[in-house]
Order: sequence, then structure tokens, then C-alpha cells
Amino acid sequence: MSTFPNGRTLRIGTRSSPMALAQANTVADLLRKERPELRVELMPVTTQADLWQGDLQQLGGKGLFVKQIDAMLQRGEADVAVHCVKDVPGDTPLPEGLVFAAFLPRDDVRDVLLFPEGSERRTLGDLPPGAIVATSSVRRAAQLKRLRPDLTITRARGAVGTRIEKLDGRREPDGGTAPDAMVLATSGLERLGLTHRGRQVFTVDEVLPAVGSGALGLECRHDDGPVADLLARLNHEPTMTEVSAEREMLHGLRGHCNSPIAGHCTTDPDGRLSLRGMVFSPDGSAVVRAHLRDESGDGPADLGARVCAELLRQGARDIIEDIPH
Ligand SMILES: NCc1[nH]cc(CCC(=O)O)c1CC(=O)O
Repeated sequence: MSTFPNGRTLRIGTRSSPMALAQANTVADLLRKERPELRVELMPVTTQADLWQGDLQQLGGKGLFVKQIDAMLQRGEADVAVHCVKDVPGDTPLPEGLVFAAFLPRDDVRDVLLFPEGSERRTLGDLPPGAIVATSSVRRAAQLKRLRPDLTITRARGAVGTRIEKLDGRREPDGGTAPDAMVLATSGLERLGLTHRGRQVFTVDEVLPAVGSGALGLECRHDDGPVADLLARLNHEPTMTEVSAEREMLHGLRGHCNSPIAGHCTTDPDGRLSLRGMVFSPDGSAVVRAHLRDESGDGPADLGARVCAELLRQGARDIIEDIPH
């Protein structure tokens, strides 16, 4: 076991959005608790993707939010990177030389519906026919259309707080028309202290969460033993196992960032893993689903591969290939 030298400052690379800063501060506090003498410092970066107002696809996809932070870590300008696992691309391995050293205990994985400030509406059912719901997630859009085919889905760009300002009409909405409702992650609202804005929390049966949702991943350089050992003390094993199963499934599906893919793994009371996966066409009209349990204890990689194989057997490849990207 190598120890992080006392004199050195541990630098945490993070995006500079309020949610990212809250997450990085959570990690910093946990590390200080673990090693009270440790000096921890945040290194906030406003990524190109954060500044870009246009279509993210034109810039190179949503993986860009993590790419720039990972590059800092690779260059040795930070010692740790904190990412929402959901934002870390699953089709490619982590950048050269980087590893996930730990995952924090998973927060609420569910998506939640919000209405403009002051609205009396509480559920999807309260929305009039043809109402506009904002989300940039193709996974949420497809599942909303399955629940309510009449809805119009529009984009929502920017940090979570910015999106809520657009919903409330305190800022110019994306596409010019103010949405009637918006879907966000429960965990994101919690991290910003905005839980009170959530109305209908969707069950995982209504809206299956994204792979990695609610989990924070802590990366470091694989050859940085002292930091890896320190981070390992924060690792929550069940979250690591569940996220591994979900990401194995995602990797096998070879989706792109326009693929509406959902995956959610839980640990049953008997300790066995249970993984659900779904792949949708953008309007939700086509869907394949699989739900398998790791009965024989073969582990997360095996379970992820089996759910993936079942989705592919049902035609997931065709659904994914049919979507422009
Ligand atoms: N795409 C942005 C993003 N990335 C992670 C979260 C929240 C945390 C999580 O779901 O893990 C959010 C906000 C949202 O989806 O509302």
C-alpha cells in the first residue's frame, strides 16, 4: 500500500457547472474525512462542450464533456477526475492510462418530471394533448413517447439550473417555444438542492434509467498507486458491480450517443444481480427488452454480455443502425 505524500496537494479535475462542482466537493470532503491532513483542491474547467450553444453532434458528441477533463488527468494536471458515470462514453474504453479507481454509492437513478414554477400540474397525465416536454436525452424522449404518443419533445441544453430557468421562462428557451414540462435526473436535482422542483418521479418501469445513472465515478492514472489506493477507500462495491454489468451491456450494443439505450442493474436481497436493458427507436415505436438475473453467480461482465446478446437477438442492431448519427 503506497500512501499519498502529505506535502502534496491532491488536485480534482471537474467541469465547472454547479452540479459538477457539487459532486467534486462531495469527493473532496470524503477524502478529507479519510485523511484529515490531506490538502485537496478543485481544478474546475469550462469545457468546449459547456461553451458550445449549437448541436453537440457537430462538435463531436456529448463525450466531449469528459474528454477534456480526462486529457488533464492524462497530462498530470490533475490527480483525480470526477464524472457522472452516465456521461462517460460506453462504446469506447477509458482514455489510455486512465482507470475508474472507485464509484461512490449510487444516488436515486430515477428520472423526474418538472413543470414551470407556479404550475398546478403534477403528472404527465395533467398535460394537455400535444404538450411540449423538453429533454435532450433520446432515451427519455423515446420512453415519453411510449407513455404519451401525442407529446412534442424539444431539446433542453445547458447546465441543470440553466434548463430550469428556461422552463420557468426566466431565460430564452431552446427552439424559441417555452416547454410545458421538462424531464431531468432526480440525483442532479438533489445535488443542486432543487429536489422541491420535482413533481412526478418516474418508476423504473415507466422510464428505465440510463446506464450508470446516479453513480459518480472517480478516475485516476492507472500507474498512480498512491491515488488509486486512496480512492479505493471510497469505493462502494455494489455500485461498482452494478455499473460494470450495465456498461458491459452498453459496450456490447455498440451504440452511439444518439442511441436510445437504457440499462439498470440492481442487487436482489439474495445478493444476486438483476439487469434490465432496453433499446428504442427514437419515437418509441420499436422496442426490445431483456431482464436477466445472475442466478449462478457468474458476475457482472457475464450478465451484461447475456442481456446484450438477448437484445441483439431481438433486433437491437437494426434499431440502432436505423437512427441517423
Ligand atoms: N446529461 C447531464 C447529466 N449527467 C448526469 C446527470 C445527473 C446525474 C446522473 O443521472 O447520474 C445529468 C443531469 C440530468 O440528466 O438531468
